[in-house]
Amino acid sequence: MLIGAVEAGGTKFVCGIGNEKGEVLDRVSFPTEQPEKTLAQVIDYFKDKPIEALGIGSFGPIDIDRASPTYGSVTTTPKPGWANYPVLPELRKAIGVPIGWDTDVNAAALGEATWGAARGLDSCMYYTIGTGVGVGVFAEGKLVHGMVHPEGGHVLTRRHPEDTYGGKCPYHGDCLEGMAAGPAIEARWGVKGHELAADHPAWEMEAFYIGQAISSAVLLLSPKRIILGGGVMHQMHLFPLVREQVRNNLKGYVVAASLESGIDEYIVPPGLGDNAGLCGSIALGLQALREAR
Ligand SMILES: Nc1ncnc2c1ncn2[C@@H]1O[C@H](COP(=O)(O)OP(=O)(O)OP(=O)(O)O)[C@@H](O)[C@H]1O
Ligand SMILES: [Zn+2]
Repeated sequence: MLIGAVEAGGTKFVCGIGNEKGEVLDRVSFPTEQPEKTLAQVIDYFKDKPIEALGIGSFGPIDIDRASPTYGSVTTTPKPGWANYPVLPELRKAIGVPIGWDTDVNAAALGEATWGAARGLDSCMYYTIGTGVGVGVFAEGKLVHGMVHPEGGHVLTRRHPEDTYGGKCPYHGDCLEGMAAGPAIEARWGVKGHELAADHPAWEMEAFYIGQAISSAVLLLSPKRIILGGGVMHQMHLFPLVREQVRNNLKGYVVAASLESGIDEYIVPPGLGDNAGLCGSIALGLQALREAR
């Protein structure tokens, strides 16, 4: 069974084909341009592919409320041409299979719960720390939707005592994304994250912010696993620093083996590696197919 997958990112779109085992069989990638041009490329890629369903994990914010007249649109992005653009309706006109639609991070959480680092668990959270910070939430066996969708990249943070940087988020300044995404690291230290040595103080500060957000997530949602992806998390030495911050913040109040001897298996990198996005979208496509049957 072939399932189509679209990873709709703000800088690039990745389209691919996979199967019900989460194996990626083909992929192409192109830069995100005006929506008409980019979606024409998506449609062109799938037009001769015998897919039974399609999943789209999109950059956001997006409308995922099926009862809304603007369901399937990107909502308030500053990206030229994309604000309020009806991505899903436009693709539906051209692609006649069930289509699953969710945020890129919700898709990644579903993919990790289906085939990756949270396989077999009925809850997990997926954080991406990249150009932005995004959070996907899978709880009690399904993706969390609410009034809109989780926006955990913009939670407010307590400032590190030695941090004088103002913050990069255009909305909130010093929210999590404003303090911890890749562009904030670059603005604070004057070089890109991958140029900073592993023992640079930047990483303790980075872990301080990520650890705060995760501590709040543990208290609020009690996810059974937390997966940290995105470009910044390629710095593997951040994982032990983040785990330490979480334990220091919680101070033994939440009693769980996952926060003690099991913490190395609790806060983890994506199990699906570079396929996390596409696999997530395949899982969304499979979900849409099940719902349509
Ligand atoms: N090895 C690395 N170490 C530290 N920072 C990195 C590394 N690789 C990428 N980054 C930073 O991560 C950011 C890019 O993130 P990513 O590679 O996840 O791309 P993206 O898909 O554009 O991000 P997003 O998921 O927010 O859309 C840049 O700010 C970059 O400086
Ligand atoms: Zn913000």
